[in-house]
Amino acid sequence: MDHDDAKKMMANFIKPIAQALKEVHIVLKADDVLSQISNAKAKGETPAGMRARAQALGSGGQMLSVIADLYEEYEKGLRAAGSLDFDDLLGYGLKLLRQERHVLNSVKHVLVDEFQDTNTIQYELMKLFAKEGNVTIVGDPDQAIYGWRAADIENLQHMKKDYPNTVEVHLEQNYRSTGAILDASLAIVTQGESLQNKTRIQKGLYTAFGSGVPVTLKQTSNGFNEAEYIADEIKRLIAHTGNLLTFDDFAILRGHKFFERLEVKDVLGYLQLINNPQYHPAFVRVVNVPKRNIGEKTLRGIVDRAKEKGLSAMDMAERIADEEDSYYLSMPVNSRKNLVQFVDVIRKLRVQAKNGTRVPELIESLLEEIGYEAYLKRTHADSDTRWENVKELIAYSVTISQEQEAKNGTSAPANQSAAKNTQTAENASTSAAETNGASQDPRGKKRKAAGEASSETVDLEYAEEEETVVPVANNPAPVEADDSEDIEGTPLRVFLEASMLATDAQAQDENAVIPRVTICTVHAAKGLEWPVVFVPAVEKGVYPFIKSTEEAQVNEEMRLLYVAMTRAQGVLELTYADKRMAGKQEIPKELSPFVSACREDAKKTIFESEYPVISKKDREIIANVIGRKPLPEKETAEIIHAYIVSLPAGKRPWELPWQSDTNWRAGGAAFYHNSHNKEHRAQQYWDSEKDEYRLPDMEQGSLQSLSQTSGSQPVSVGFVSASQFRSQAGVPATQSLPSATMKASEKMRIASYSQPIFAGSQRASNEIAPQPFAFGKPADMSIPAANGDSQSSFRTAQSTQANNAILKNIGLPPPITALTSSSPAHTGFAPAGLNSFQNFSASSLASLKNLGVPDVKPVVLATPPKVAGPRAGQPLRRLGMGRPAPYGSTKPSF
Ligand SMILES: Nc1ncnc2c1ncn2[C@@H]1O[C@H](COP(=O)(O)OP(=O)(O)OP(=O)(O)O)[C@@H](O)[C@H]1O
Repeated sequence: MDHDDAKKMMANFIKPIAQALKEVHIVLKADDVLSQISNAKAKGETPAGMRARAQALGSGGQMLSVIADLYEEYEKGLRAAGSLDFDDLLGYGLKLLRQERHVLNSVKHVLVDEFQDTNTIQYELMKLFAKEGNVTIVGDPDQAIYGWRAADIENLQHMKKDYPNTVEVHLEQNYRSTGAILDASLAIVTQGESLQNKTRIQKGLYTAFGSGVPVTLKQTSNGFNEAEYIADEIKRLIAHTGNLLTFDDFAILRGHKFFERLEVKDVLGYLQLINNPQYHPAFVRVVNVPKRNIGEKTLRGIVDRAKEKGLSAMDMAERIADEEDSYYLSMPVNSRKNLVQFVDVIRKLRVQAKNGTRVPELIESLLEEIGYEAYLKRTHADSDTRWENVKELIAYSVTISQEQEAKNGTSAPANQSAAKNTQTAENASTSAAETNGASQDPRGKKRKAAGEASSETVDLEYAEEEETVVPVANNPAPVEADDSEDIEGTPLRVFLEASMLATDAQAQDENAVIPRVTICTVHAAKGLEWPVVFVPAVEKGVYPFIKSTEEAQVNEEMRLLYVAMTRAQGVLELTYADKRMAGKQEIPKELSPFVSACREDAKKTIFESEYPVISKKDREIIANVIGRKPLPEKETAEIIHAYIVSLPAGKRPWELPWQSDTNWRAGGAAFYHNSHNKEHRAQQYWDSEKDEYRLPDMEQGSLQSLSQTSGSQPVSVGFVSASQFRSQAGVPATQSLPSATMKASEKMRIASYSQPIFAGSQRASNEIAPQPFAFGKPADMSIPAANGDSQSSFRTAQSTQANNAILKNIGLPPPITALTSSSPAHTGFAPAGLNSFQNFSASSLASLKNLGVPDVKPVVLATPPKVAGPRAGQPLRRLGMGRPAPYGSTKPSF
């Protein structure tokens, strides 16, 4: 018996007892009961076993006891129908094989893959097949993410006990990912050792690919900026790999589904119907939400009648409600009354939509009219989470409305809508997926798209769709209604267009293979791989999911993050936001404890807070990992250049500072988060032949330092070659470096490093607006003239916090060696490779940590510091990339 039939049968069992249950505040849904029965069957639990478990729970076992009764009835029902359900196939298979053991003699060898996801019955089955010596299992305990489906991670332990002579082979060489990705992924699951996950089976991972691009952990101010960041990053990475990658090579992995959630689809269904009464799937979806006692027979009658008269189902419903069609006479009184109410709601909201009501208000009105929150509470045990999702949809509509209003009411065509420009992850998902119902997965398999529903089909039931790799716009609804010109350009229409619920059939060629970014849940991504993976919303409440509170559940959520991260081959970026919209409000968010704990404990840097600059070596590693050949460097340089000059002037939203970001609020001054400028700088000094970003004239060892005195406090900011630095090292910390002899053009360039900082720090007092940094045209750069010369920027660096920020801003790499003089008032620090000398107050060392500079090691200045500088003939380290020492190329000792 398939699931739908089982569900109908269960619904019939529940119906006669529903009222009695309601009186004791129990609401049971057929799906929930079946899921509990399925879990019990997977463990081999009988109705009697379940009843005993319920009794053991005392008064708390009341609901379970009812489910045990339903389980028994369900089993009788199946037997009466001569049927088995899916779980029975395993259970009865096991029974049968136990009775007919002789058939097992023909089994020579047994191989079980994905063993970590096996349940109890499957394990018992394996035991029947397997004799000592003929069974091989393959599994990764760190990837066990199906506990909720009764998979039992303990089976791996059972295996060792039941087969004591088992030879355990750790497949620790990984052929998929770079060392940096493996290190970060392992850090997530191994941290559990000290936290929750005491039972983890020890294993390491290594790769011959080399470390590759560091893993990014990017913080953004809010969810929308996070989406902007990811969209920008995808374009940047394509350019910086010299078009080695296409959109197909990117995946954005979400912990949990959103647009496929039942409640989100319900609300969108209503909006679709309000927008376009002709849209049949929306009518069928919502006409009985909440339950209106419009039975299957009545509904089919309405639909057939509509077909007969050449009308849409909604039109027919309206005629029936208005008693303009005689069908109303054959309807049960209750159903008719409820249908009239439904029609009234749609009409009322349609008037509001036509009058230009904003979508957030429209949704709120809808929710109130239909009592949706109460309905969720009545019908779903997890109504809180579902209600949160509804609020998230409202939040999304707030943004779309704001963008539309910013456009002064001009209606945006579908392909240029505000939301499309915004490129949120969600609508990126829909654009990624719209392929007339089918899409190509990265391994070339055709996968049926979720939510595919033909308007020809008279589907009377809408269950939550099965997950597929590429979630699509649900039931892509033609946004244009035949007779709905009056709704054209309304906020509702713009919202639906923005949500990509519209499908431009003309633009869709079934056979066209358009490269597109994949967005899917981690569960759906299992077993797959992509050259670049983004994991957004790495936050508490998502990892672990807000509902996962038990230790085992938390561990499973940790493994879920591990699975997500290990899908990446060459580049992995995690993102999290400071705040996210919930309904119409922004609520603060925190980094996932899985990440914050392992980041703090890690002995080496496993996450970089900025996006990675891709070097020639990185390109080679990525190409090697994904088995492609990179373009010659000269062409790559041109692609990168073309990309950079195409960047819009000014900051992208995700680059702007935000109040709660302590890293960028050293000393109370809000500094510019300057990543694109960093990129510009890096590009400006990119030596494509040597594939290094370098400071001007560095190799010649010429001193490039700017120094000046402010009152009695000497302040130096600058760069010296290693030999120059060493020769300066013995001097007292208070002595500034001698002024540099620099070409004017170099001064300009150096000064322009700090210009954005200058602008940023001045911004607080509104003296100067930020200047965009123009690539490749130093002469065009306007140096603030406030202080009369090109060094003016450095004057603002008199505050130690500003100095810190400058160093961070220009991307000086860790490790940093802090130099302390005997006087605690003066300290300095110098990064390896790019040596810098800087006066610092002792307290500012603390703010270094705040700025995310790790490994601050104080050294008394009297001893000349051993600072690793560039060796003769060795290229300098790249600008802008605080990269840790290479790792991952050899087998680590675990
Ligand atoms: N011996 C090998 N030499 C080269 N490449 C290999 C080798 N084994 C596996 N690979 C490659 O490594 C990647 C991962 O392999 P595979 O999917 O078999 O691993 P897996 O253990 O099933 O991964 P997961 O369970 O994490 O999805 C694939 O791209 C595969 O082609």
